[in-house]
Amino acid sequence: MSIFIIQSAECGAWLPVDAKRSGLPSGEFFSSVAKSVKKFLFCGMAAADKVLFGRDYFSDDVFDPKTYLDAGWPGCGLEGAVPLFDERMIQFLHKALASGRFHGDNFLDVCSGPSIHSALSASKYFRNVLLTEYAPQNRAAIEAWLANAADAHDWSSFSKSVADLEGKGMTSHLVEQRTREAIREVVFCDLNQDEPIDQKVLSKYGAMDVVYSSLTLEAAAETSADYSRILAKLANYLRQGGGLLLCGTYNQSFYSVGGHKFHSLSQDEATIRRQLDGAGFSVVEHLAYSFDPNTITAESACDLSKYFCIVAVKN
Ligand SMILES: C[S@@+](CC[C@H](N)C(=O)[O-])C[C@H]1O[C@@H](n2cnc3c(N)ncnc32)[C@H](O)[C@@H]1O
Repeated sequence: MSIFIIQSAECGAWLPVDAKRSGLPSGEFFSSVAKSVKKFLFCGMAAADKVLFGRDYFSDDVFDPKTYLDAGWPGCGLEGAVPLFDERMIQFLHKALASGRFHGDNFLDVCSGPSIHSALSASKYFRNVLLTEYAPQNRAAIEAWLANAADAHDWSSFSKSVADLEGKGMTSHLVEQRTREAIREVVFCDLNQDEPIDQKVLSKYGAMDVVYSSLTLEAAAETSADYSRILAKLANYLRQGGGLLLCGTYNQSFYSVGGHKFHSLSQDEATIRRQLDGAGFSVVEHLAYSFDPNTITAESACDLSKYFCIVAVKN
């Protein structure tokens, strides 16, 4: 008789156990199997509880673009959060860019994840839209959409929202066509490196007129000092008077994708405002949306108190 104990990736490979070949008396054999089962269960639980960060993002077993987008990007499993997040982000970008406050050729999204939502609006105002992303599978998901691949994510409900906001005969199809033409690059970005984006890429375009980032700084920064350093790097990409459009969370300590728990740096509004100030930004608009703490349960996919969108100008 063979019994196979499966161990999680954290703890090792398959462990075949055979009563006869083990050479153990049957009592000892079953006690050793019981120990292995206990270890397996413990390892499984530890793996499920592990808060993922950094290079953990490189595996599509843990951050799967399809799971992230199909779960109602980026809905977080909170009741009422899906229309709040996505509609607000689309409206926020449209309003901030249509205000005419920021002009120029260059728009940069750090880091886009598998999403092209920023480019749908930015492509109306900027000739060069640069998307960046840390995880290779997310860059591949964007490239698939650019190539009109059959398995690419369907962004038509978002391009329709953008077309409706723009009016004047715009259609979802025209918005998507314009977006594909404006996206110049989909490149690697690691916000914790001294040079997050390859300088050779950036030097083709010169200083950025607008830098946008959503739900990323809290995922990339392990500490408040890291968050401040990242803001300073974003300021470096911008020309003076250029705009930072920043969407993120207040007081969120984790978020989940497909049951995998990811690190999120929990900071309050006062701290983020101080960090923006320290990095040389003046906040000109601040929108915040609260969540009812009662909707957050043990099963929730995140634990934020507020979701914010900020428009800031580089001093
Ligand atoms: C919640 S997702 C947000 C993605 C996208 N901006 C959006 O709004 O859907 C968090 C993102 O942070 C990125 N990330 C994690 N660590 C990073 C790092 N060190 N540098 C840059 N991006 C990082 C991940 O690859 C992922 O795309």
